[in-house]
Amino acid sequence: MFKIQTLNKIDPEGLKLFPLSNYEIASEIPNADAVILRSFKMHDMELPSSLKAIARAGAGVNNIPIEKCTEKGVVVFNTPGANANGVKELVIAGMLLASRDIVESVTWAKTLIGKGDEVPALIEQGKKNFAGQEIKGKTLAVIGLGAIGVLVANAASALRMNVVGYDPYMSVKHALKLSREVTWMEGVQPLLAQADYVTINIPLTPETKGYINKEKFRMMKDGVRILNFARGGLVDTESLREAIASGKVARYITDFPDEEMLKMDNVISIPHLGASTKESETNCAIMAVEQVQDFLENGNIKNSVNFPEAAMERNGGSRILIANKNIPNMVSQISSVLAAEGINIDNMLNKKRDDIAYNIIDVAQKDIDESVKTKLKSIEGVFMVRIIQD
Ligand SMILES: NC(=O)C1=CN([C@@H]2O[C@H](COP(=O)(O)OP(=O)(O)OC[C@H]3O[C@@H](n4cnc5c(N)ncnc54)[C@H](O)[C@@H]3O)[C@@H](O)[C@H]2O)C=CC1
Ligand SMILES: O=C(O)CCC(=O)C(=O)O
Repeated sequence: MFKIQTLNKIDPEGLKLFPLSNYEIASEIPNADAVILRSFKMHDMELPSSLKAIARAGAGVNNIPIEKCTEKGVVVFNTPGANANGVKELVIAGMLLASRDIVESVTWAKTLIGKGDEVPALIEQGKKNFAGQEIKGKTLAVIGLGAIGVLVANAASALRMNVVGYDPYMSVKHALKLSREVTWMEGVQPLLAQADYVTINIPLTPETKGYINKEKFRMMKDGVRILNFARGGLVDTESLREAIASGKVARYITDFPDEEMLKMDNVISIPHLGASTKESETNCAIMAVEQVQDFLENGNIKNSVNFPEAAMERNGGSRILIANKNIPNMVSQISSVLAAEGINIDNMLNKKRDDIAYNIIDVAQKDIDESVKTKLKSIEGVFMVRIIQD
């Protein structure tokens, strides 16, 4: 029986894929084998020694202590692209909110309640205070051309915007999806210098914290509109405050408001709704559940942010999973332990990512003694061993 702990509400369309005969799912559960979560912050949480996997039903993993997980041999998954369309649609909505005075005008219209027959005339008189601008023909700078950035860039281009994009680490997969109408730029300075709108769609990491800062604002035109549907920490609050006060920034639309933002003029605060659509929640939950199930039952890894991709067909017998430091002589030490135990390797996969290596080893033997696990674990550099017996 595998135990799954959910730290946020996960769409039932996904959770129901776990066969209940073999899985127990609860928000409070001791000795969980896997955790599935959305935005819950795990940094202060004790990781039980039973924990094998964490799946982020979403893209951003800044709420998970990745390094600590890797050290403990816990595989962390996310669900790339599964909520990208939901976010794209809200970014486009954000761009329109930044262009037309929709939020304030709607609030003002409500103040006319009680004016009876005068309302239509008052509406016509008052509308002059809320004139805006159109997005067609304006320049949108997209920083980060991943799952979301590419969809935003293509949609904005279809709305007849001039779109420029910047992503020095862009994957081939995403490059192939980018519209030819979008201009890919090598440097951030020329991109920001021409932008009427800037959308940031990059992960929050120690390197990208405060990415939009005084220096970046200096590169931008006066009256620029900034869209942040990625993470609050990507924009330096003090620099933003100054940029709004000086008129550099006409509007800041954020999915990640804090107390400061709520008080600032010309900021439109949205309560982290980017991925809050039925479609995105279902897509993320299904992907997270499928990945966790395949890992718990077969040791296969797809869409991990800390372990290499690794998948091998099962052919009966037992499967031994080993994670070790990516240093020389590990495979031969592992094989020696198995040979000394009289265990013959049928099939083996050894995949590497940065400082770690992950091995899937299939053997014919059905019952492997716990002592084998102990011996494998005692090899210096090995930090995770699991044996799956059918
Ligand atoms: N508001 C919401 O509800 C949601 C927010 N997000 C946020 O959006 C971020 C992006 O999501 P996806 O597009 O799905 O991820 P992704 O991983 O597909 O794309 C991120 C892109 O950013 C690029 N990048 C990284 N550092 C960069 C830098 N310094 N300059 C330029 N490009 C850089 C990467 O090369 C990659 O192409 C997530 O990390 C998450 O923080 C994601 C989903 C929902
Ligand atoms: O699950 C959510 O609502 C948040 C989605 C998100 O921020 C992400 O996927 O990075």
